[in-house]
Amino acid sequence: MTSSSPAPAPAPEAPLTSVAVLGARGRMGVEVCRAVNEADDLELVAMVEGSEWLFNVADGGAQVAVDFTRPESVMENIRFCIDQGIHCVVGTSGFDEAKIATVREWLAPKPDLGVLIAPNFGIGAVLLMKFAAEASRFFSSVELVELHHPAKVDAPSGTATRTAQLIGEARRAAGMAPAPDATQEGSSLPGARGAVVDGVPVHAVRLAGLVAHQEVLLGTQGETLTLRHDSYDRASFMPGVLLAVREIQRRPGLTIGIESLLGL
Ligand SMILES: NC(=O)C1=CN([C@@H]2O[C@H](COP(=O)(O)OP(=O)(O)OC[C@H]3O[C@@H](n4cnc5c(N)ncnc54)[C@H](OP(=O)(O)O)[C@@H]3O)[C@@H](O)[C@H]2O)C=CC1
Ligand SMILES: O=C(O)C1=N[C@H](C(=O)O)C[C@H](O)C1
Repeated sequence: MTSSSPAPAPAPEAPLTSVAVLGARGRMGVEVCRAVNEADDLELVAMVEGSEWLFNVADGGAQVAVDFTRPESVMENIRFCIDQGIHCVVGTSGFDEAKIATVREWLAPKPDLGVLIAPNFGIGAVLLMKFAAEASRFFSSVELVELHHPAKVDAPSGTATRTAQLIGEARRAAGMAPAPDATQEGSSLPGARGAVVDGVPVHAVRLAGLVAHQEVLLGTQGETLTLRHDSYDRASFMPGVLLAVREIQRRPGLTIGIESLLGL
């Protein structure tokens, strides 16, 4: 008589993370829904296209909400998710220090909850920000050009604002004087020299055919360095969004950008 041990029980499958997408019919929302649907470990439980449907997010049992809506809607959405105990991954632009401080306050009584706000989920765009900040202390002049599709609701872009802040911080840390060329003097028309963000002139282009692009121009005596990133397709943001969705449950508190998730 032979005895055979029973086949080992299949390893219990890891539970799916349930995800709600806010702004689900927007340009980014459509891509996020597609990416979540295609991911084996994620389950799309709510697609929200207006604040009156927010209750679906809670009723559907979402663990993580992804927000790509509008600067004027996003704070209400974050507040709702925090109140419901839902982690948030936010790509919507328009965050300044005051809004960030408010989110921190809302999170304070919820020590297990995470909110991640990223000006840009594109890996290349994140690297461009880092490289630009690093390079900027070696050049006296720096200017930034952001170029986007014409339906973009805000200017300058959140990425451009963040890039200029990082450059400003890096230059101050290196003890550099403000860029001598950031002055608006000599402009015969308002805006001709761009908007100055943290000492960096930022120029915004809106052009049919574009998606999301950014150039940082650095100059010093006799040489220039140009750093450029192009998102030709919104699919470029999805690896970063999915990384954030998977990581946020392990990262309580407020995280700005995906740099720390990438080990940068
Ligand atoms: N961090 C990143 O990597 C990226 C960030 N973005 C940012 O994401 C945001 C969205 O961009 P994009 O997808 O192009 O914009 P869209 O205008 O295409 O999409 C926004 C969608 O959100 C909907 N919406 C507005 N208010 C609410 C609300 N309260 N609840 C739910 N849905 C709402 C809008 O509906 P309706 O039109 O009916 O108002 C619209 O369908 C922008 O701030 C943009 O800058 C974009 C790309 C990458
Ligand atoms: O509206 C967009 O398209 C984008 N918005 C973000 C921003 O404002 O920086 C990110 C990316 O530039 C695309």
